[in-house]
Amino acid sequence: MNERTTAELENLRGLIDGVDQQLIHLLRKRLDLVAQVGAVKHGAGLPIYAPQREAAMLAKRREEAKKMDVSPQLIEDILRRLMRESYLNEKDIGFKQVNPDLGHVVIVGGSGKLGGLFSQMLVLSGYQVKVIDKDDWARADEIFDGAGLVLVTVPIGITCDLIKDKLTTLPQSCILADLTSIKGEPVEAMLAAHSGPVVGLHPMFGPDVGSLAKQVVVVCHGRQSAEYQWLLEQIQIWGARIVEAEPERHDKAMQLVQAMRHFSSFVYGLNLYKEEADIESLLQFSSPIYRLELAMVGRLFAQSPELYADIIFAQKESMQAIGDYLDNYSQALSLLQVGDRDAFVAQFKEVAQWFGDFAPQFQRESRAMLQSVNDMKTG
Ligand SMILES: C=C(O[C@@H]1C=C(C(=O)O)C=C[C@H]1O)C(=O)O
Repeated sequence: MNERTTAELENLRGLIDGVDQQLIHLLRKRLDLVAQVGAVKHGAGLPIYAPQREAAMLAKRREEAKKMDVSPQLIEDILRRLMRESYLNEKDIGFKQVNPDLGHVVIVGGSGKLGGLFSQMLVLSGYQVKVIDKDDWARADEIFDGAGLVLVTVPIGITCDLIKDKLTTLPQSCILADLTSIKGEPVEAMLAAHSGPVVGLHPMFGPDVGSLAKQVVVVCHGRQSAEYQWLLEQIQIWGARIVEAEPERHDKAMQLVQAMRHFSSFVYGLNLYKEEADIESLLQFSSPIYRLELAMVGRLFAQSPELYADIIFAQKESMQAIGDYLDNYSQALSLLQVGDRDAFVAQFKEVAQWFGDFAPQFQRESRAMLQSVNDMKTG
């Protein structure tokens, strides 16, 4: 059935269409300027992401919007979305090559998705990239000869053995680095296998990010950091933020940030399946937060089971963290079973106090996310 309308409404709609068309022209103009910025940055070797410029620009536009009785949040939302577009467009121009004298790069396991992303970023920065995969080891000597950087991106389960078995005769000055999501054992294995520069990296994002702008890469220093300083600079030029960490502290955090997070998403999906939930009708009844939760859980099952098994099984210690969760779940469930509402409320308050200022901060952040989830609804 057609939506009802009137002549007056149609007239106004025509005017709105005109404004929206002007917006497209303005967007084109902005994208062209951003492309010029990208070329200038490429030439000058400047990072794609400029947080101070963004903050200053947003503050000014918010002020100007207020004066014109336009919601400052509206202009901020629009500009943030436009800036995301800028990162994608700037990326296509390529990046300054920080270390033009480096020999070629070898990506071990380059057919993996994250290896592919790093390969693409390195190529966009002018490096020559060679890939070594399962079937190429017969040609290993030839591939590694003259390499300036070897980047290991194979599944966690085989990372350490591969390093020990296959990466012991790299050129002395070659940098050995890995992208594994645990850092203790791989960094140790690299230090033992190779006497030159060693660094452990953990990109805290999946291969489906369109740009590295604002993403985080954790760095665990191994040895001879001066030799791989350029690589950290290169990653920052791609727009990412470098966060330094001791391997132990990183691995401990991953028990919660990754193993426990993904395990509980897995169980959530498992439970929906066993309960024979009808996703279609759940979506019909879904509140924005539920939709977001389904998105978080559902996206897990669109990806590789092996990848998640690797992450969850990577550290024995994660079992403890996941077991603790089960205990806390049981204890909370028992409050429900005995009908102790007061104890639940008391416990809730205790946790809220512990979250402190983070709780309202997360509420603000999630509000913006929930609104965009709602915006995506159609029909
Ligand atoms: C266009 C630039 O690059 C990025 C994108 C911006 C934008 O789209 O306005 C602003 C700052 C940078 O993070 C720039 O540096 O000016």
